[in-house]
Amino acid sequence: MSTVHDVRTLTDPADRRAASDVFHGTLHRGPVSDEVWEAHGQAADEHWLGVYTADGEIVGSANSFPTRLTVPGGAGVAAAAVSGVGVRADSTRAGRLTALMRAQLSAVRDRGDTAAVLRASEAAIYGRYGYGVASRGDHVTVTARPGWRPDAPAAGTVRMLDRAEAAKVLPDLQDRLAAGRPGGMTRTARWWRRAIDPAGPAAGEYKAIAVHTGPDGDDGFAVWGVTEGDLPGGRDEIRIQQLWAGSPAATAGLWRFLTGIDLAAAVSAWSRPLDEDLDLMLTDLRAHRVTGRSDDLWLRIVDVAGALGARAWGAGDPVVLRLHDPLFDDAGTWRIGPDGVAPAGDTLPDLECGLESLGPAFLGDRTPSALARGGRWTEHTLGAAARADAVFAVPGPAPWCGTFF
Ligand SMILES: CC(=O)SCCNC(=O)CCNC(=O)[C@H](O)C(C)(C)COP(=O)(O)OP(=O)(O)OC[C@H]1O[C@@H](n2cnc3c(N)ncnc32)[C@H](O)[C@@H]1OP(=O)(O)O
Repeated sequence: MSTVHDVRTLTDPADRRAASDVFHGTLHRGPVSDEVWEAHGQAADEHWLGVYTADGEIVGSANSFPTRLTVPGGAGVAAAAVSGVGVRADSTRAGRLTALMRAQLSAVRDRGDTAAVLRASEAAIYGRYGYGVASRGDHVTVTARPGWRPDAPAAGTVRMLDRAEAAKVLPDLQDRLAAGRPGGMTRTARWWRRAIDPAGPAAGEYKAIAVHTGPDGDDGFAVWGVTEGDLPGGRDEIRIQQLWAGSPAATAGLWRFLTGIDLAAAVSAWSRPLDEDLDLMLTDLRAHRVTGRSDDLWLRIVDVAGALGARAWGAGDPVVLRLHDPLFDDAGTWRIGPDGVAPAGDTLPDLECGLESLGPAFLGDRTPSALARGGRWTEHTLGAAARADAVFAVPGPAPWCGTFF
């Protein structure tokens, strides 16, 4: 018999603060200070949930902020960016997260959002709620001052900004750049305050910011800190926190700038788009090392018709895809082709999968054939996965979120 948990929507800042304290505890962190909470703790446009014991004590939390997520073809859909998920260690494995997820996704659906997205602390948690990895990122290290090939793209200049200037320039620039890549998402004012406000949570931290300007204006930016080396002078490692570039020249320009900064041995980044292709621009391609790869954005489609209808589709014969929702009702059977998407009623499907396995193909990170080979999609009609590959393929950048939340 499943337990009914007391999940409440939190609007009072004091309740939200209690939820925030619980969440930080689940990350093995203490509560934030009064000052940080007042300046950065929460915002009115967010949706917060808490799960309570029978004694009225909060033991779990989940929240989300509104965003627009770019899908293949360039459209943006309304999505809930989920964060702050945690259940206190003495209350786990009793179904509280499931109760929070059910309440949160119901609210997302009632608000009319198309999807929910998140960055997962652990890969085993969210598939059961219909989330799947929709983009991945490479961990990259580039040796300082690599040789650049003479034909590497180069057009533009780089200027450094202080945090106050950056607060004016970066939000619009990032919105524009994120609209050009599937998986890109808009950020809220609170997100930016937390990331770069001189008095924000990262106040004492070294953080530097630069913008790239190309022939048509600002077209990229980077935010970085350093890992200090043992010896003064020459052994620091520049750690990219954010790097968005709207063209290959902006990518090359920003990396060229960062790898040319004095007193640094290397430049590293934790998650770069899989199509950055920086190695192609270097005389010694081994100066660029991919040291790992990890999941980037997790996507959970909530409004199937809205999501499939917003995305562009490639050429090829249509396929009939049956979808299962692991949490809610049936997600329907859909005819998908170059002319768009329509409900397919009781038509026998060519292919079948759970929503958690649609996400990887939806943004273009994986092909239907790869998902079928991995056992994630079932192919009922011979050759249907290959047909779906053509329909799901849309020219454009590889999916990548580039925002941590
Ligand atoms: C978007 C973000 O904020 S990511 C941050 C997520 N938070 C954290 O990682 C903080 C530390 N962890 C926690 O707070 C908790 O362990 C949570 C939130 C991950 C899980 O909360 P719980 O209340 O224990 O989850 P719940 O009891 O509802 O579990 C549901 C199912 O998921 C499984 N599950 C839950 N957490 C995990 C996990 N970390 N690894 C593997 N399985 C898990 C449970 O075993 C259960 O499986 P079952 O249905 O087959 O029995």
